[in-house]
Amino acid sequence: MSSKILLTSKEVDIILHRLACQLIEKHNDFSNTVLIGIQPRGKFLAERISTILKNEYGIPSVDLGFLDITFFRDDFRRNDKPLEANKTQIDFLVEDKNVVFVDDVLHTGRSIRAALTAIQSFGRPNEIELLVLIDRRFSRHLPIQPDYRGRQVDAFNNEKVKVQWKNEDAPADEVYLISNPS
Ligand SMILES: O=P(O)(O)OC[C@H]1O[C@H](OP(=O)(O)OP(=O)(O)O)[C@H](O)[C@@H]1O
Ligand SMILES: O=c1cc[nH]c(=O)[nH]1
Repeated sequence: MSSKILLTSKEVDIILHRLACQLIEKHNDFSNTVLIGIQPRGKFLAERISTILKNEYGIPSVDLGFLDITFFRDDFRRNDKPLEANKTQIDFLVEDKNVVFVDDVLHTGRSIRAALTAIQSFGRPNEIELLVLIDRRFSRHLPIQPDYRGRQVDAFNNEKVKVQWKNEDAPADEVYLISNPS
């Protein structure tokens, strides 16, 4: 296994601010818009964008939820090991709302396909858009494309893009391209 850095912490920061600005251009004060982070890793990105919207662009409260898609995936029965779901936490209805799905990586599109099914339990949105930090190009299995993308990446099938968010164990946000991940 080998890895190379695709985005540094500074580059991630610049991209997050750009994505926040693009959202504001379309959704203004977010009065009819909700952000839904796709569990598990879209949650961190959705939280970061929502903090930027609040602290740096004065948008006081953005409805923010987290959606688990584990049992909505079309391949969930193919697992050898029992699957563990993450938490869905959506404290509002999405009826007639403009929903923005947020995830760290878009690859085959199957996670987002599952999210489109899972969200139906929370109402009928006016529209659903997709924001991703990394768009893996030419790797889609389904006709799903992002409306907001941080960076487009070309990667081979034996490679994986990993988004590392800053936490107690990781000193900085970074995005890596990993070859032959285990
Ligand atoms: O477009 P897709 O092919 O669905 O891949 C994108 C998903 O993959 C990652 O999740 P996760 O690590 O749970 O999935 P993975 O095992 O496929 O990498 C990532 O956080 C996205 O949710
Ligand atoms: O490269 C990829 C593909 C799917 N999911 C990831 O997190 N990275």
